[in-house]
Amino acid sequence: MSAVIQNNPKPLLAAHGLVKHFGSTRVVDGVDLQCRSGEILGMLGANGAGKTTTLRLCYGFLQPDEGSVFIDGVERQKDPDGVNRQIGVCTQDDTFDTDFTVRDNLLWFGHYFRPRPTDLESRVKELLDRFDLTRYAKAKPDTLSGGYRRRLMIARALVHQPKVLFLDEPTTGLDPQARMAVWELVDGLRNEGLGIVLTTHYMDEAERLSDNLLVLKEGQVVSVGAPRTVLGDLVGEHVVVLDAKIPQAEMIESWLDKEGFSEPTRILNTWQFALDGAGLARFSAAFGQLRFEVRPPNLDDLFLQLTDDDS
Ligand SMILES: Nc1ncnc2c1ncn2[C@@H]1O[C@H](COP(=O)(O)OP(=O)(O)OP(=O)(O)O)[C@@H](O)[C@H]1O
Repeated sequence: MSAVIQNNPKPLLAAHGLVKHFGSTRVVDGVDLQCRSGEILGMLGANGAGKTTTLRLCYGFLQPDEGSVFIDGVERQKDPDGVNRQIGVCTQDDTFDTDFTVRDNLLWFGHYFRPRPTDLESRVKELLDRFDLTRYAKAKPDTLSGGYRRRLMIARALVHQPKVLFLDEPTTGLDPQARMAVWELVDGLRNEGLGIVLTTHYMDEAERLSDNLLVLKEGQVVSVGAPRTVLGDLVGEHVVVLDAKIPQAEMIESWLDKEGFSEPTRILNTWQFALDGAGLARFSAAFGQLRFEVRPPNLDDLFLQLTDDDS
């Protein structure tokens, strides 16, 4: 936990009991979440779990059917302009004004806020420098690479110096170098005390960046907390890895079933399944003659489990 979080125990973002229907489907189903200053909350879930919809409810693009969102203690519905002034949003898709230059996209975006940010010119200059965009200041956004367009989207979300930043899949489609550059920028923003909520499909991104994880399934929070806690909750304490060709496969499957553990997952030439500490001891006693590896769970295990459950 960072020093900033300890000094700022009140959440910058707090959502309570969010519900959203599309037609008869309850896409977001009673979601509570919090994010503090200097903290990144990573939102995970399989396709269609409700991540983007939850994010949109938090940043006000959608109205919840039930529930409320507070930014720095102010309820969105009571003061939408005030709340908008405190949040920055970077959507999945680029939404620039393609007729404007990079610099003017930043500048004009700042004019939309009330009260209008002061000294916009110098703020834009600072952001251009910080996001390594100065050399493209007079270019049109469409001429930039994917990585630099993302930088511009994030820079634009920060023009008015918000306290909370929402990032919806910030690095999807970027090459590894560009992804790492975005991670560095996001990490720097966290260290300055922003509260950041991000959705991602990349487990390495969630693992590297998130202080806390929130896992959604069918619109409900199935686990929330520090990554280790969430993994322990949803995957288990240990992952056993076996050669996929072992002759005892059926015996192991029925043992797992009898003991109430999840089915094994086949990954290339291995077979993997999660056990708690006591389960591992019983497994070792029952199959002591087998050769197997034991490793800690990771977010890929979590993601496979979430998507397996859906299929
Ligand atoms: N505007 C809409 N109208 C109708 N249904 C919608 C709308 N937006 C989202 N949905 C549906 O709501 C469900 C949740 O969608 P959402 O985009 O929030 O999930 P997600 O977890 O972000 O998924 P992904 O990882 O694929 O982006 C999906 O079944 C989706 O089809």
